[in-house]
Amino acid sequence: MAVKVAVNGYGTIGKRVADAISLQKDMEVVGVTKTKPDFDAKMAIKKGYRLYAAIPDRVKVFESAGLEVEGTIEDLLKEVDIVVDCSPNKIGAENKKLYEKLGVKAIFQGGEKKDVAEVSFNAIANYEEAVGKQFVRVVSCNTTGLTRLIYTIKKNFPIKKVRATMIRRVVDPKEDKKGLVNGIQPNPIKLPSHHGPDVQSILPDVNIITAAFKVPTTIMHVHSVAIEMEKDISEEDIKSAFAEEPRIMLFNSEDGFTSTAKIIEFARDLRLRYDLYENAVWEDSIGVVDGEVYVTQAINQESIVIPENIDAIRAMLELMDKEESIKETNRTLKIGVLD
Ligand SMILES: NC(=O)C1=CN([C@@H]2O[C@H](COP(=O)(O)OP(=O)(O)OC[C@H]3O[C@@H](n4cnc5c(N)ncnc54)[C@H](O)[C@@H]3O)[C@@H](O)[C@H]2O)C=CC1
Ligand SMILES: O=C(OP(=O)(O)O)[C@H](O)COP(=O)(O)O
Repeated sequence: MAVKVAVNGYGTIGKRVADAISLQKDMEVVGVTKTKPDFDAKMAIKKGYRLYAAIPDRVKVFESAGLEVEGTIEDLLKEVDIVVDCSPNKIGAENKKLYEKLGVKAIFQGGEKKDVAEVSFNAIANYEEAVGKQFVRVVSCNTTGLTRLIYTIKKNFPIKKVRATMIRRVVDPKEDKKGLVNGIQPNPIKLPSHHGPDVQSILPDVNIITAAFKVPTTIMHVHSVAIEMEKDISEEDIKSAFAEEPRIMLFNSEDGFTSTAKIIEFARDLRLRYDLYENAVWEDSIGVVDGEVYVTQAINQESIVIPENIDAIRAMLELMDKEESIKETNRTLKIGVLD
């Protein structure tokens, strides 16, 4: 029988998590929540999701707008085995009080602090640590991208230290309330950015320092990564390690992939909503100089954490082991598949 899942916060991440759950045989979306009766709420109902009010006293607001909700978040939580909290940064920690009260397992997103959960999660790096847990945090999009890349190298070849610079998209495409029209913003000004310590919440033995800058673009982040290796390594070693990991996709500038705009154009042809769940690694950026590996990758922030949320559900509810879950998530989301 399929396990029952609630999605609390049907926004950028929440709607994608709900759609990805709907593709799995072993889980079902019981309901999703919204705070207001906007177009997203109407679309959720149109797509067949049962809608609940994320904030109990907003039920009347939905009703006045002619949108019928099935109840409140509390009603929804009573029907499910697990909730995927996709509410805005720091709100998940507030929502946790309700999950604790009702004894519901919960997955939080990367906008929450590490201590919101027992485990910070990345499927290929530490699936087993989430098995049976009550609270798990799927780390942020940049941290997910970095962790996958570092783990894929590290599991084959010992590494000494990582230094990464992230060029961050300023906001998501739907955002019209904030942005950066002109300028490049060090974010944060003082190093390190949160991504290094967040990678260490999954891979504690990795020596990593990260810097991040916001730029006026909405579609992807870009990472320039330098990894000092313990032993000699060749470009071919790195390319083969990446080629074997389905959650990493290789792109070549010779094929016309000259920027994130071209990668997203490719994803528009490939996927629903141009979601690219894989790290987009420029194959021809991979270089080794004096024992140090250099690589550049791009990350579609809206979609990279979606497969991790599906695998986290399976780990926490002990539905499948690591290999089986990742394989099934990859199959259903067509990860690593080009047709
Ligand atoms: N958008 C991105 O690029 C990524 C976001 N994340 C993380 O995912 C989480 C969600 O972010 P987004 O989907 O981008 O935000 P969003 O703003 O697109 O969606 C959040 C949704 O939660 C709803 N909400 C507001 N208050 C709520 C409450 N008290 N309880 C339940 N829902 C509530 C909002 O109405 C909205 O529908 C954050 O922790 C964020 O850091 C992680 C990876 C990438
Ligand atoms: O997880 C993300 O970024 P992060 O890995 O830099 O924290 C998402 O792009 C959300 O970032 P935002 O907090 O700038 O909206």
